[in-house]
Amino acid sequence: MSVHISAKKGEIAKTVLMPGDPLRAKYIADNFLTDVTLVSKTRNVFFFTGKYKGKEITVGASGMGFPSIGIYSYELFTEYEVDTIIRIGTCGAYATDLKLFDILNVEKAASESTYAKFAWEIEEEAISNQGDAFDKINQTASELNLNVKSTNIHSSDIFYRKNPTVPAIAEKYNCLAVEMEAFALFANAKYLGKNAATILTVSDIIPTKEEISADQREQALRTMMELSLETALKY
Ligand SMILES: O=P(O)(O)O[C@H]1O[C@H](CO)[C@@H](O)[C@H]1O
Ligand SMILES: O=c1cc[nH]c(=O)[nH]1
Repeated sequence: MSVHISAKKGEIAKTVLMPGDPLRAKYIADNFLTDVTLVSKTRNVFFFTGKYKGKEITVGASGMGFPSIGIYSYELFTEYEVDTIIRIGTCGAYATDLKLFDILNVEKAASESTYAKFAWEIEEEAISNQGDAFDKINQTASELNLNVKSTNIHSSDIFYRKNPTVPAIAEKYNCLAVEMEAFALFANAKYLGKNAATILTVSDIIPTKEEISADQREQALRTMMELSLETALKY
């Protein structure tokens, strides 16, 4: 048990898939895994361990934002000996060169956040994915004939803001999209010497206000889920 995860030692797999949304974690467990055990339900953030094509995998939610993924990923890496976390999230595109349903593999997450600096004395404002998960995702995508774009993204503390222009840090690092967790995940993995990657599906185009409807969302995210599961088989 850790402070925020009630699984026993040994009940969490070495590779964890981590959506923001607890219901997305349940969807993966219900639709893709066999021999599933609910190993933690602390705060209703469910973690499920099961098998995908015979390989043990855990799926559990990060919640939203740096504090939340910072806690869960740190406890998974340090108390459960997890080696690899692949975040599977949604993002908003800053420009119309990305389309709804596009899938991104994050190279670097740029942020105005002080999380990495004050947690680990990491001074960079753009932190790379860590270890070999990014390469394994691209390799898997090409085996599955999936079009996945490698790019920098903006990780932000802010979902709603007064000024609609693209934030300066996103311009500086050529970030095509925004989400709210990858920077803290990469910072934790960098400090701890672990693998971390982030796959994102574009759920909205910010300037045109187009978005994936609630009906489309479940099916739209299945491709990203399958990509992460097939990548996990490589560990
Ligand atoms: O779909 P998830 O993984 O939650 O990711 C995105 O969605 C949430 C905001 O709606 C933030 O957590 C953001 O990063
Ligand atoms: O963090 C996010 C996720 C989706 N769309 C946004 O605009 N921001």
